[in-house]
Parts: sequence; C-alpha cells; structure tokens
Amino acid sequence: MTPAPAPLVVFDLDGTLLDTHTDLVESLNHTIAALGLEPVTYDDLTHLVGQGARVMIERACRLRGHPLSADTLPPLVERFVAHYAGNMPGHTQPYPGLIAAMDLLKSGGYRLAVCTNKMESLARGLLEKLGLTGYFDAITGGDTFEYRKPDARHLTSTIERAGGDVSRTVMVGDSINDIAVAKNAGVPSIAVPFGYSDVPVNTLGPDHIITHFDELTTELVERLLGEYAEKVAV
Ligand SMILES: O=C(O)COP(=O)(O)O
Ligand SMILES: [Mg+2]
Repeated sequence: MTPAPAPLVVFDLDGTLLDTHTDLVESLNHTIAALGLEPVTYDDLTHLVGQGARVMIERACRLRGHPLSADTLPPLVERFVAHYAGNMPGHTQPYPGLIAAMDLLKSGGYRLAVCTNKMESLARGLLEKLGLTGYFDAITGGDTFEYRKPDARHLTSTIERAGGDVSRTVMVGDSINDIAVAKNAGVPSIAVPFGYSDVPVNTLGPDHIITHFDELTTELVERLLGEYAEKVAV
C-alpha cells in the first residue's frame, strides 16, 4: 500500500494568517480621500474585505454614497496598490501563536499553502517582508487564476501547486469565501473568529472553529480529515 500523502493546511491570508486591518483601513482611506470621501472604520472592513482590493474600493465608495463607474476604478486601484505596497509590512502582524503552530505542523511533515483573494503580488510582498514565504509550498491570490474563492478551482489549483492531495487537505479561514470554497472543493474547513466576517463564523457552517492558533495541531487536522472522510463515505 502506498503511504498517504502528506497533509496540507491551506490558509486564507487577510484576517486569518495576518492581522492586516490597520494597513487596509489606512490605504483604503488614502484611496477614497482622492474622491473627497469620509474615511471608513475598522468595523466597516468586515463588509468590505473578501474579494480583493478592487471590490473593497468599490464597496467603500458605495458605502460613502459614491458608486463608481467602470472607468473610475482602475486609477483608484493603482492608488491603493501603490500606498499599500509602499507601506508594507506596516502594522501587519501574524496572529498570536501562528508561527509556533506552523513550526509544529512543518515538523510533523505537513505542507502549508496560502489561498487568498488578495492580489498575489501584495500577498507575496507582505509574506516576504514578514519573513514567512519559506513556510509555504504555494501562494495563490485572487488574480493568479481566472477564478477565485469561493470557486472550488482556486483551492484545488492551490492544492495542486503545493503538491498536496484534496483528500488530505484542510482549509483555514475567517470568512464565508473560505468556508464556501472548502465545501465546494470537498475539504474540511476550520474557521477563525478573529478576522473580517460580517456574521459569526459558526453560522458559516465550518467543520471546526479555533479561537487561537495553539489549537491548530496535527492531531486536530488528522481528526478532521478522518471525520470528513467518514462523512463523505456515508
Ligand atoms: O483582501 C481581500 O479582500 C481578501 O483577502 P483574503 O482572501 O486573504 O481574506
Ligand atoms: Mg480572509
């Protein structure tokens, strides 16, 4: 019998791996200030983040009563990217316990990957600045493929790039896109409650919730993989 492939843990980025909120708010407010719009707040972010910078800017402008037309968006996206990339890593930090959890998973032979709707270049730049790139076998963003979360193919393509196997993968995320992409791809999901969901994460129907990364262990991943395999076999 061939041994089971190494388990793979795929992480969302904004609100899951990294607390990016201060820098997202600052760059977003810098961007919409060009239109004379009032700043948005941290609480607004839960409704704005999830589909990348372009959608975040569109949503923020709509929130401030200024819907955009297609031709006004590109320069604003450029303004956001220049400001955000120019300030990286800014105030952004890994959530507590993340590094220790990733070290433990790696020492257990696990593979790790990032599947984010953030632009791939921004995700890579940020992880690089924080010295985290080396942890991941694959990093894919909202513009890496022609599809993105919650489309199952964003996750399955990430798994493929990371050299993982769908039947040995767990997805960790903070918002509806992450839980939905996991369901769509047929992998178990773990939700974290400290990110940018506009609803309590238990209502998203994840297979498990962790409130701190010290709960993310090889035992937990194996248990979820086993339970999920039993569930789909029924
Ligand atoms: O930047 C976004 O809008 C979403 O990013 P995430 O997929 O890493 O949460
Ligand atoms: Mg997220």
